[in-house]
Amino acid sequence: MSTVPVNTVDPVDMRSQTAQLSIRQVAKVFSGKKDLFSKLTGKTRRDFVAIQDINLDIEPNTFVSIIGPSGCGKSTLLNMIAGLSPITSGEILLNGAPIAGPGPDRGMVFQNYALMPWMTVEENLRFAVETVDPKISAKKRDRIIKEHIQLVGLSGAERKHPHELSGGMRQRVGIARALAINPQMLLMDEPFGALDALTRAFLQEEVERIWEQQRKTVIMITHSIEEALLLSDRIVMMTRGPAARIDEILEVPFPRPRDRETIQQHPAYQGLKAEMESHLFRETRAVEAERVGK
Ligand SMILES: Nc1ncnc2c1ncn2[C@@H]1O[C@H](COP(=O)(O)OP(=O)(O)OP(=O)(O)O)[C@@H](O)[C@H]1O
Repeated sequence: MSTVPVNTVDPVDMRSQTAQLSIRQVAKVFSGKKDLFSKLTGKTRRDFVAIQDINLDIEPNTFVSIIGPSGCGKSTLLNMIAGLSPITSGEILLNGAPIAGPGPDRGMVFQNYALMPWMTVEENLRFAVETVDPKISAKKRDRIIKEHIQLVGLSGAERKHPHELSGGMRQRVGIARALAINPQMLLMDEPFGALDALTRAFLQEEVERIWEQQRKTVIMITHSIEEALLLSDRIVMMTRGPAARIDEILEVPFPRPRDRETIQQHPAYQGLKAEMESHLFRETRAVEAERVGK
């Protein structure tokens, strides 16, 4: 009798085979030898291991949030994925190829918007689109700019400069600019961190609406449990540093499209929220205890 081969592939390995982004044993050490402190004092600071043993696979079209205590290394990790900061050890693969620097396959959204202040909304987008594709036709370029200004609800503000816009509107420009280059992946570093609570809530829902339309892979750093639960498919919880690592990854089962009220009625909502709160309290309490020498 012939036997049917048993599929022995572990579900985790299955995920790694379909991953768009694979983070393998990544560590980041900031060298203490060449900083200003050592130049001024002649004393050598010790190397600082910010993050260590980071392993994470991210599949296409998923929204992943990274949460963890302040200073644990979230931005450090995102900057390495963006190619803005070199990896000390391990590797980060995008579609199987190691990341060697920044590229148009990854669009960045920053907390402080990082817009060109002397350019209008339209010019900020045009600059990004033309930088990525210098040979683009004017017709195609203008169509892309118009579509993305509409997408983020900024029609009518095309000729305004950043200083004439509210924080929420500036971040809409930041998001439109990142998407206008048609990246495979959006990297967002606390994109709503500088906004007031109401604008923040409003923009979170806008991001959910845009995500439903585009379903691009997103990696977002946040300090907000509610924000992570509203937007994410998976939530990566990091431990405190130094040598911060991934403690746990939560799967968020809420159906999409989502809104704040509906997800709060979901049977899993309170449990996930409590788990995140307890993780963050535990890690932050430990940071404080270490700081005061307890
Ligand atoms: N260029 C650098 N040189 C030395 N140490 C650094 C450098 N950049 C970051 N660090 C240190 O690495 C650790 C992680 O910093 P990082 O900004 O990635 O944390 P974070 O989790 O994003 O913080 P936050 O939540 O406060 O934004 C911190 O202890 C920080 O002081």
